This record gives sequence, structure tokens and C-alpha cells, in this order.
Amino acid sequence: MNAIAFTDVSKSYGNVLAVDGLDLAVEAGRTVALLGPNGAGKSTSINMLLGLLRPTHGRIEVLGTSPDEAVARGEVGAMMQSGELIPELTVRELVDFVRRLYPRPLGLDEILQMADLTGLVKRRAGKLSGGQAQRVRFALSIAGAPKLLVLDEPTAAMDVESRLRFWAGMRAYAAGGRTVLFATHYLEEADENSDRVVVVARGRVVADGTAAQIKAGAGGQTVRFTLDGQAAAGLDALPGVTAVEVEEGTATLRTADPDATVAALYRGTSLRVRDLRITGAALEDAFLALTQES
Ligand SMILES: Nc1ncnc2c1ncn2[C@@H]1O[C@H](COP(=O)(O)OP(=O)(O)OP(=O)(O)O)[C@@H](O)[C@H]1O
Repeated sequence: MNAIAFTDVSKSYGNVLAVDGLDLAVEAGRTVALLGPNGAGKSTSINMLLGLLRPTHGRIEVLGTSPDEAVARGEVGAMMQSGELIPELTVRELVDFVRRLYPRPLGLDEILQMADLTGLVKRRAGKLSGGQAQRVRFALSIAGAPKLLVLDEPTAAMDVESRLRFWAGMRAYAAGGRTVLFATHYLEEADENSDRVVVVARGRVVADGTAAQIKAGAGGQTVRFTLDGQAAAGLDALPGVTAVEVEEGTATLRTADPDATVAALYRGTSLRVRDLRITGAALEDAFLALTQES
């Protein structure tokens, strides 16, 4: 079953077309990153998903029903970019208050643990740092044990340490078979914390797949090694290789399949290969290529 289905959804603000014919189906149980630059339409899509905005055109289904109905049933949790916390309440009081509003909430301790708040239970919400307040917002978003959790740039105010802990909590939540959709600008976060990355630019999906597929689709990874004056002939015929460059005794091969390229380099050539390096990543390159060219 799909937890989320956007069918040809568009949204205009006056003459600004923020979302332009978006088709997106997310299977229940998956964690999906919505990755895109500023103004790509991520927040607008999320607001429509939550029933806070109406599409100008198209149709959205959430957990087999309308966004309004799914939210009313308490099946959707959301962490938005902002949202005031009640400053006089302690973290424990606030989380407990919100969890009691739901018919089948998570246990208080479970929530506090997943959101990494056990050390802050007595702190008043008004005294929290930006990153701590984000963790409380996360706690509130999972309090009702929603089947679908939607996070709009959840780590925006967090330092590196808080981010790592936050994502561990998110993964623990998702591991219970729940569906998570999160928006981010951070390529690494999308790569590390989702099983599918949907890249959006100018309101449209420009790539969709695992992070590895997206990297491969945009030119792949790089295998680099020292040639020391040996002839580079034949390197472009190795499996996966899409481009070869030799500069100052170093060969750089772009490849869609680094494992196959490296295996063939050792087994299928008589080259003495030194200082071999595979630079993966390039999700950033892929992302830039995808969002600029479309
Ligand atoms: N209320 C509004 N009125 C007019 N234009 C808007 C409104 N909200 C968003 N937009 C425009 O719609 C486009 C998409 O914005 P949106 O906030 O959905 O993108 P985003 O991907 O979430 O960006 P960011 O990562 O910066 O939050 C942008 O061009 C934005 O300026």
C-alpha cells in the first residue's frame, strides 16, 4: 500500500508556480528524503501533504484517504520548520501533555529516549537551545505514534552531534515499520538516512532512486590511481567507465560501477596500480547537475 500518493499535483501562489505536476508515490514503511535547493517546492509539497494547503490542481492521498482525514485520525505526525513550544512547561510536562491528546500514544519514556531528551526532562521549554527545542518538536511529532511522520528540514538548527543523535532517533522510529518523509538541503543526510531520495527542483521531480542510483545516473564515482608513466590505452574500455583523464601521472576514471572497474583494472590489465582511491560521494555533484540542468 502507498502511504503517500501525489498525482499530477500543482500549486501556484499568484503567478509563482511552486509545485509543477508532481507525481510521487511512497510505499508504506519506507523512509524517503525530499532533497532540493531553496525554493524547490519542498515545504509547499509538505504543507499540501498535511492538508495545510490545497493543491491548485491534482490529487493527494495519505494512508488511503485525504490528508485532512488522515491527520484527523491522528495517523500523521509532523515536525515543521518552526512552531512555538509552551515556554513555562518542562520538557516532560510538554511531551506528556501532547502524547495524552492521542488515542494510542507511544510511552513517555520511549518518546524521551528516541528524541534524546532524557537529560532535559526538567528543563523549561523557554530555556532550551535551538537544537534542543528541535528535539522537543521531534518528540511531539512522534508522540501519537503516527503511521506517517513528516519532517521539514528537521536538523536546521542542530550542531553536528545533535544531528547524529537526531537521525538515530528518527531511524529507531522508522524501524517500527512506519513511513517517514523528510525534506532536506543536506545531501549527506539524505544519503545516510533514507532508502530513497527524491530530488526536486523548480517544483518537479528531477531524480528518484537510492542515493547510489542517483550518483550513478549523474556520472557516477571516480577511480583514481598513479600511473607513473605507463600507457593509459584501454582504460576507457574497462567496465563502467564513462570518461578517462590522465594528468601529471595520475589516471582518473569516471565510472558508473566502481567495483567492476577496479576488478577489471587488476585482473584484465597488466598495469601496476598504485595509490588507488575511489571517491564516491559525488552525491553533491549529482545533485548540482540534476538541479541545474533541468
Ligand atoms: N506563501 C507564498 N506566497 C508566494 N510564494 C510562495 C509562498 N510560499 C512559497 N512561495 C514560493 O514558492 C516556491 C517554493 O517554495 P517552498 O517554500 O515550497 O520551497 P522549499 O523547497 O521548501 O524551499 P526552502 O528549502 O528554502 O524552504 C518559492 O519560489 C517560494 O518563493
